[in-house]
Amino acid sequence: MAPHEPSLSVPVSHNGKRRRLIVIVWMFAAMVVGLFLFAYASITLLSAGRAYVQGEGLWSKGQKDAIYALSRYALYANDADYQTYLTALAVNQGDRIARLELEKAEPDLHVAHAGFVQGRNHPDDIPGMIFLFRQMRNVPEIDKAIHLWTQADQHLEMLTQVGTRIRSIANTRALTKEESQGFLSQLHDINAQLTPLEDGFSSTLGDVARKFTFLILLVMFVLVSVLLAGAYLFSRRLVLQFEAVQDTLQAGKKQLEDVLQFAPLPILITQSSDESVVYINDPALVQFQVNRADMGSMRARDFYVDSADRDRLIAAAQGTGTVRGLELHLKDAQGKPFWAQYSSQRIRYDGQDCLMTALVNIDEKRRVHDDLHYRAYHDELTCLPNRAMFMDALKRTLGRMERKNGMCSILFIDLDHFKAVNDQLGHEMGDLLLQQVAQRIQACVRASDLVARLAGDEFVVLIEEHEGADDARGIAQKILGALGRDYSLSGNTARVTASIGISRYPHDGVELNRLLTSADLAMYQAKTQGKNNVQFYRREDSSQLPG
Ligand SMILES: Nc1nc2c(ncn2[C@@H]2O[C@H](COP(=O)(O)OP(=O)(O)OP(=O)(O)O)[C@@H](O)[C@H]2O)c(=O)[nH]1
Repeated sequence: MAPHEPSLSVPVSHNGKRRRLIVIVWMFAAMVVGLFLFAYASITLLSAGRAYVQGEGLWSKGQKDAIYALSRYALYANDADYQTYLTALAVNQGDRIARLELEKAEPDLHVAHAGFVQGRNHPDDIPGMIFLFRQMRNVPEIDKAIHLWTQADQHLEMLTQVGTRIRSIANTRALTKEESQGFLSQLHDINAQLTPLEDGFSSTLGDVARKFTFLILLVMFVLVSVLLAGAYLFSRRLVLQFEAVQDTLQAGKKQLEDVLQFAPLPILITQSSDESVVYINDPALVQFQVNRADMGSMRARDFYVDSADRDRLIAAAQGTGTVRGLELHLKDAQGKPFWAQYSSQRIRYDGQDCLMTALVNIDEKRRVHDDLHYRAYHDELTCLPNRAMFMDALKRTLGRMERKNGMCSILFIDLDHFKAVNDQLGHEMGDLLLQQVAQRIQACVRASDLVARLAGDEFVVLIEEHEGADDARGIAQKILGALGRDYSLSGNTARVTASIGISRYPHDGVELNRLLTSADLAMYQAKTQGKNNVQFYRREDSSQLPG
């Protein structure tokens, strides 16, 4: 928008609005990040639970393998079976090391990690398992599972003791059949006691997983609902605000149109992009001779007589956004031209960049002005240029002659005995004669030469670009001849002659008043020489000037 461009919108604090928008966007961003973190933590917890269930499987397998290998060892005393027993038991012992460490107030997490690795748990799962053990201990099901695990470890301790006893006997001698049966029976008992504990551990973890899944879904549901509700409220508010702004704009537009409609001046609004007319009031319809129904097809450019005027207006409007009092030549839809004084202002109208223009038809003003101008520079009786215009023209001509070293002459013409015509035929006839004199003089010179009436029966001719004194004399003689013929004045016949004085530029001077006075003096000489003749200015004529 241009610096001074007014807008048909409600005044609002853009800074405050922007700040509020930023707060809302960040609020939503924080909720989305929170949702993501919650989902991450939930997935971590669930996968830790899954890792424990998997670990329990490995633990059970280790325990079962250990009892099987130890049972074989008790029967056959094969050393390989004992090694298999130790290897299988190491899995359970690793988990036990981890559990014991994690139950400490300040556990060494490296020790716990190493224990879980020994328990054949996947290294990627171990951080989650440690987290679940330490942070979720106060969840009853987790506590119960750890309790079952502790109980299982106690039975494992018994298994270890049985293994140690079998080994110490087998190292010294062969076990008796009764001893073997006794050990097998103990091992069977241990296995039987461990199996429900393992099942309990698994089902407890299953309960936890289901509970967690439910809780996670619930929390997710609540968070997503809050997010959706917030998004809905925010969107609704935006829509309401947008509608309020639209309503205000429409109301502003309507008010503006009402004001413009009753304005006494033709006013129209054009869209800057394509110059289409988007609003036109009744006085403008009349001025441009158009119908409101045709508004859609109107283009401002069609109203200019000269497209350069249009360019001038657009350039001025683009500069400051405001144009005042520009005079343009326009035409209406019928092609009739008229002069208008233009004032334009860039505005926002209906959300678009537009130009609002008020214009005044100044045809009458210009006509009066032209008339006054004409009167100021023309003689009313003969319609010839008057003294003022002659002096202006003489000034310009002398300037031009000076620039190009040219020549020009002034012929000062005064009628002889004109007073007698007035006296004998009346003033009106005298006027008629003066009009005919004007026409005859004009007929003797070129269109480019200037003929003027100075006053009364005094006329002047400004002759440009002639060959010299003979040329000027020739023209003067021609005028004498023309003026000396009879005049027919409404049934009367009159006869006058004229005396002509000539001054030449630059021969007789370069200053306009001096040149005119010199021509006047030469004319005076012609009068004194008996009238009806032509005289060139001579320097000695100046001595006759008063002073
Ligand atoms: N009808 C008419 N007479 C005018 C007008 N303006 C001036 N006169 C008369 O023109 C005459 C001009 O005076 P002069 O030049 O002294 O009269 P003149 O008889 O031509 O005298 P000379 O030039 O010495 O021959 C006066 O009688 C003026 O009243 C005019 O607009 N209409």
